[in-house]
Amino acid sequence: MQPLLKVADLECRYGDKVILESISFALDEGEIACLLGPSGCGKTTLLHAIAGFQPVYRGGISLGGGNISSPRSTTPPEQRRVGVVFQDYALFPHLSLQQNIAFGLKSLARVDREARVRELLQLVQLQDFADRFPHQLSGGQQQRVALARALAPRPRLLLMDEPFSNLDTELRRSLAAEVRHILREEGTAAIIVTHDRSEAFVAGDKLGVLSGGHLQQWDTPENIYRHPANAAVARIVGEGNLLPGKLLAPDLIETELGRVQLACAIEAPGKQLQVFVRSEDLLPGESADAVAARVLERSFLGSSVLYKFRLPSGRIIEAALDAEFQFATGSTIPLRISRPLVFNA
Ligand SMILES: Nc1ncnc2c1ncn2[C@@H]1O[C@H](COP(=O)(O)OP(=O)(O)OP(=O)(O)O)[C@@H](O)[C@H]1O
Repeated sequence: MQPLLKVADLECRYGDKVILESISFALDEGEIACLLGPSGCGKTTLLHAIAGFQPVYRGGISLGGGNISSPRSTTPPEQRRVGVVFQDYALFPHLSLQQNIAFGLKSLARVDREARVRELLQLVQLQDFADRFPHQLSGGQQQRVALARALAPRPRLLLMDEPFSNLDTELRRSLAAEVRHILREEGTAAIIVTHDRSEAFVAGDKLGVLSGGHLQQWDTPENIYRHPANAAVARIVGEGNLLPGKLLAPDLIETELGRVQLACAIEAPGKQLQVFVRSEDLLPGESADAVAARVLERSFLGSSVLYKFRLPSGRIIEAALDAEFQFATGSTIPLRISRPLVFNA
């Protein structure tokens, strides 16, 4: 089966400045992908290239098997059947909720249009608000209307640019799960840009991690979390500490946080490596591999406590330890790495 969307060796520039380089990935029918990456890495530029707002310098984009963007030809945005939802909702303030949703359905007969609007109101659970105006809705409700309006003409692909960033954290996560459910119900493929990793984990079947204009990894959120392609990806998908490491034996690394045994052997003893240790992958307790870490700060987070430790090397690291451990500020405890992620330096 051919993918719905194929982005192949894409390069985009602003003037002489290369913004995206060698970007390749594919999205299947009905699949939801999240694009995650630091500010300025090119997420919006990639979305704009797929929507047809951004010219392509090299490579190409195809949708449903047909080319829509290449350096030589570009299908205009309105002919792509690609819907877009922006961060600021962009609802028409003078139109009621149902008029907003009906806006892109002018070509339908009145009875079909009304049926589709009713269906979408139900899908986003705003059937009791049909005659309200956008200013009479909460931020989360407005974003659901924006989603319904974009889905109304049945786009082949929906693009969402930071759709939850104006909402508070709690609402962001629940709305991310709700959007996933709504897209599933409609069977619509989507790409959602975000810089919140938990939103990306909740909403995406696939995750694309962008950094420095390159797609560093494209896989399921779980695979990326477990096996990040490099230290930059590890940092983007989880809190943690990056330390230099030296390979003492094929399965033994020396770090400022003690020696760590590896599950898989690496050849070339003496080699310099990078070791990324997630905040939750540190263990307190006596062990031959532990180092004496001094508690500088502790912040109670509920089920865990976030500690700031100073290592004997002077480096300051963070560890999220189970709340059952109660270490006082100023005390020194033995600390070691439980699960390291190891990368070439
Ligand atoms: N119109 C423009 N002209 C020149 N450079 C631009 C233009 N728009 C964006 N850029 C640059 O392109 C790079 C990528 O921008 P883009 O908006 O795609 O990043 P982003 O990952 O979406 O960032 P954010 O998360 O902050 O929205 C940035 O360095 C930005 O300064």
